Amino acid sequence: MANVKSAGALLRQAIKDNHPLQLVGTINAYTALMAERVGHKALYLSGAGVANASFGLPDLGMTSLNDVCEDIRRITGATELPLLVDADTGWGGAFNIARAVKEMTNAGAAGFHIEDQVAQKRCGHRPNKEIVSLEEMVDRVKASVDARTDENFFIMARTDALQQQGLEAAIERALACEAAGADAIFAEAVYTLEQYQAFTNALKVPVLANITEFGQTPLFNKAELAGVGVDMVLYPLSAFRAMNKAALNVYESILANGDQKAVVDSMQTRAELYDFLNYHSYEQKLDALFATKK
Ligand SMILES: C[C@](O)(C(=O)O)[C@H](CC(=O)O)C(=O)O
Ligand SMILES: [Mg+2]
Repeated sequence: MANVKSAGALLRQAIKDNHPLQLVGTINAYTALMAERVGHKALYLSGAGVANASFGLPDLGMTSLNDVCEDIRRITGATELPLLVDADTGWGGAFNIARAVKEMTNAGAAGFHIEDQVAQKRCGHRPNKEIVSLEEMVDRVKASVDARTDENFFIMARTDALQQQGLEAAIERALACEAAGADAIFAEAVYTLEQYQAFTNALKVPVLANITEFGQTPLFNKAELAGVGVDMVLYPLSAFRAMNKAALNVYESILANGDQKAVVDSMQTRAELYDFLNYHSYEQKLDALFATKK
């Protein structure tokens, strides 16, 4: 096993090799297989995604560390790509945060992001967010850094401060997190390319842009973001939103028409489904096994 790189080391390498690195949200193991197959280099497990998809809950800090770890294990069990995970506010104080680092590392995550919202958190693109003090956020980052069991586990500090406190304060926080040992900064709910530029000018560590749909941030292209020094671009729920709309259409159509003929063309075929699963290689093994027994 000596040559096997840890997930964290793979993520660090992917950031070095891709300018910027695109991270796509994969709501489950199967979508992770598809993202890997089409050529993505890094995956993301969204906190909103775990809450919405796995539990039918809103993204308001109601899911536990174990809930998230279960989804991490399912995804990392199916793919080789590094997975960045949303740790929300870290589930409590320094001990809870340390436990999150350890458990997520054991579950196969490459790293996490921890944010400066209060425990009663909201989606970063919603109004009326509340944030903790700069000192408390720095403590969250220090607790994360100190708890590493794999030196390459990637610790990203997310600041939600822009909405309430403005650009200067958000950058001050980002700098304090960098000084506390954060490997990267997640600049949340940024409005303009100029603001990203201000973050990247101020910081030495990589900066992530969250390009989530129907939020505060325009859907900037990766080239525009690279142009202002952004190192990582996140698409946390893009595929999930598309899947949801497709599923709704199918449910409605079956109800309205009494069969699914009108929507079959919108479906992945059985052959396509099996292709991403390498289904036939399994079946061949099974056939070979039974053949030898005859
Ligand atoms: C990135 C995020 O934290 C997530 O949980 O995926 C969300 C995404 C969203 O709600 O669009 C966030 O930006 O808060
Ligand atoms: Mg989240």
